[in-house]
Amino acid sequence: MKAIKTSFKDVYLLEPNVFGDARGYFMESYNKKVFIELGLDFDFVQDNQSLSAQVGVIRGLHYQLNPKAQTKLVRVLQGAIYDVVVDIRKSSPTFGKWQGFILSEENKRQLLVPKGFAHGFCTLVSNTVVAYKVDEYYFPEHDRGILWNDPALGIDWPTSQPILSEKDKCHPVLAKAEMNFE
Ligand SMILES: Cc1cn([C@H]2C[C@H](O)[C@@H](COP(=O)(O)OP(=O)(O)O[C@H]3O[C@@H](C)C(=O)[C@@H](O)[C@H]3O)O2)c(=O)[nH]c1=O
Repeated sequence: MKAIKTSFKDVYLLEPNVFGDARGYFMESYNKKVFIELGLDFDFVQDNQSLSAQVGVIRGLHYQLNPKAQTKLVRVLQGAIYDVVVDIRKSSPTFGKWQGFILSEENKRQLLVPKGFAHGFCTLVSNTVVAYKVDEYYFPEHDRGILWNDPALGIDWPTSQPILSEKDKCHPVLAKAEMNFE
């Protein structure tokens, strides 16, 4: 597993070693010991999976408040996404900044989204399946969101007419969002 740095100190792209042969391939998608050796020591407690049927589905931008904040390890089993993180740690020098990454079935890249970041993605291919590990359980009462197209964020999404859940249409902008990350 190779850890690639990003523009945020605590956000990493992970590239697994893929062993291809005549049958197909084998890879370790997650190995706790290897992650610890990379300095990424998390206690993942829940695995999530979603299918987005169409191109241009945006899910996000989501986070859970402290004390139920989640680290997420995101990957794509089928299809491709433009995966976005936004720094929402109020005392961070990069507060309100975002970065996007392509994760796909082909590149097998994974994104480590730390606590204190909002997360969302846009599907680039129909029938995209996203899987992610989280180190805290789902607590709907701590679940929060920021509007995907908040002009103050200026995220360069691949679509301007996304398919959204009713919930994701109504999130506040960053300036009005409830956050408790330092
Ligand atoms: C996130 C989550 C949702 N649910 C339920 C609640 C709801 O009825 C249904 C769909 O939930 P949502 O609409 O929030 O699903 P979705 O929009 O896919 O939410 C996900 O988006 C991505 C971008 C993330 O980063 C994730 O952490 C998560 O917030 O699933 C759980 O039971 N457990 C969970 O962990």
